[in-house]
Amino acid sequence: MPNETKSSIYQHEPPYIAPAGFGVSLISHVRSLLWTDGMLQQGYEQHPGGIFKMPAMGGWVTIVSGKYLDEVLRAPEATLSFHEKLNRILQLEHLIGPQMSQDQIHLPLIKILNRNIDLVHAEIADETPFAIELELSKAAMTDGWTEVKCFETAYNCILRLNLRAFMGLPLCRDDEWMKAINKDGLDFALRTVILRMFPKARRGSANMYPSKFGIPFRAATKSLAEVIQQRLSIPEEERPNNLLTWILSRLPGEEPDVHLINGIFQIINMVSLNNTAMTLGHALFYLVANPECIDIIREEIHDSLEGGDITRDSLNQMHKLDSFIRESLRHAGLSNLSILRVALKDFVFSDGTRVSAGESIQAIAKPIHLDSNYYDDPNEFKPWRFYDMAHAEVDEGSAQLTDKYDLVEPSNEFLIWGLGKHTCPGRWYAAMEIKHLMAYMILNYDIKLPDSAKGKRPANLHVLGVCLPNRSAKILFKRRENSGRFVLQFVFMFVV
Ligand code: HEM
Repeated sequence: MPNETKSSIYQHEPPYIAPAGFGVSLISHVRSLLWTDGMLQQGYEQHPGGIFKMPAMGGWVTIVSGKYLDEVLRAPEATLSFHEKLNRILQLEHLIGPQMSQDQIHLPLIKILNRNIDLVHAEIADETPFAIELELSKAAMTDGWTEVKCFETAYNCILRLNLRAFMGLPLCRDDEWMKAINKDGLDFALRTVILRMFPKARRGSANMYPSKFGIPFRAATKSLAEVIQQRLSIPEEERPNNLLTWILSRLPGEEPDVHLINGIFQIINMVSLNNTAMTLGHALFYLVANPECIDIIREEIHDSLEGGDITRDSLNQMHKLDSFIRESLRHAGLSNLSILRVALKDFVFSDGTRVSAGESIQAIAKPIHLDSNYYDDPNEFKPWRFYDMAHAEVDEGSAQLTDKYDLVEPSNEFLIWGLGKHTCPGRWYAAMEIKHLMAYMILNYDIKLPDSAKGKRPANLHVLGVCLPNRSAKILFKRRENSGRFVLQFVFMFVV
C-alpha cells in the first residue's frame, strides 16, 4: 500500500526520461515542447505500466500508468488534489472567487444539469436545426453543396447549443452577446497566464491593476445583468429550467453578483465547449473519410427514431453511432495525458517512488489507447470496434448488451473522461449533444470531403500533447431530398 509520508522501503525519485542536469534541462524542455508525443511514447515503452518523470510546460511531471494509476486514484484529495491543480492553472480564486475555487459551486450545478438531461435534450433538439442552418448559411452554395470549415462549424454549433441549454432564448441567439462571451473567455485565458508569472503572494494585487490585456468577465456582464433582473422578476416556480435559474437559486440574496454569475457560467461553458467541439470535429472528419459508414449509421438512426424524432431514448438506441464516436476519441484522443493531480503532501508509491509536495502527477492516456495489449490493430480506425466488443460479450453468454463500451463509460484503457472521483461529470451532456448533432446532420444532409482531399482525412494538429482537428480543412453539406419537414421547421423558426 502507498504511504503518504513515510515508507519502510527505499524511497527514490521517479526515473527521468530526459536529462535534467544543470544546463541540459533546458534542452530537455525544448525537446518536450517540440516532441511531446514522441517523448511520452518513449517513456511508456521504457516503463510499461510504471512511473517516470518528463519535462512539461516548464516543470517536471510524474507520469503514471498501470497499478500506479490506481494508487493515484485511491489517494485522498488532501494528498493528491485535482481541484488545487485546477485552481493553480485557472487562478480561480483571484479571477472568480472562493465560491468557485473552494466551494466548487459548478459541481452541484452540473449534477442538476444531469438530473434534467431530458429537458435539456428538448432544448438542444429545438436549437439544432437553427444552429446548423445558420452556420451553413454563412457560406456560398454550389449545385446544392455548401462547403464550410469543419472545425469552425462544429465549434459554433456546440457554442450555440450550449448557450441555448444554459441560458435559454432569446439571449442565446444574440450575436453581440456571443462575441462578448468569446472576448471574456480570451481575456480570462490571458489573465491566468499573466497571473501565474507573479509569485503567489503578489497575484491578488497584480490582478487589481487595470489591464491592457482586458478584464475578464466584463464584456458579457451588461447583457447578463439585464437578463438576471428580468429572470428575478419572474416568480421562482415559473422561471425557465436552465443553468441561469439554477445559479440564481444557489446564490440567494438581494443583489446578485453578476461578476460571479458570469464567472461560473464562463467556466462551465469553457469546460463544455472546447472538448466537445474538438470531439465533434474529429468525428466528422472520420465520417467523411469513411463514407461507407454514413449509410449504415443513417439506417440505424432511421430505425431508432420515435415518431420521426430524435428523442433521448432513440439516441440511446444508436449503438453504432456511439461506437463510431468512441473509436474516434480513442484514435484521435484529445490529449495524450489524463487525470491532473498536484501533490499537497509528499506521496510515496508502493514501490518507494516518491513525489514531493508541490509536484504534479498525470496519467498516460494516448499510448494506452494505441497499445496492442488493449486494442486489436490499435492504429486502425475501426468504427464498429466497441459495438462489436459489446456484442461479442453477448455471444459469449451474457444475457444482455453490456454498457461498458458505451461512449460515456471510462476505464483504465479508455481515459478520455479521466477516471475515479473526478471523472468528467459533463460526459452524459457532451455525449448527448454530439450524438444529437451528428444524428441530425446525417439524417438531413449528405456530407462529404471536397474532391481536392482525395478521400484522405485531413491531418490533425498536434500542439503540446493536444490533438486538435484540422483547423482549415473543409467538408461539404447538401440537404437531403426527404428533409422537407426540416425546411418548414427552419422557416417557421425565423418567422417567429
Ligand atoms: C467531449 C467532451 C469532454 C471531455 C473529453 C472531457 C474530459 C474531462 C476530463 C479528462 C476531466 C478530468 C478528469 C481528471 O483529471 O480526473 C474532466 C473533468 C471535468 N469536466 Fe469534462 N470533458 C468533456 C465535457 C464536459 C462538459 C460538457 C462539462 C460540463 C457540462 C464538463 C465538466 C467537467 C468538470 C466540471 C470537470 C471537473 C470534475 C471535478 O471537479 O471533479 N466536461 N473532463
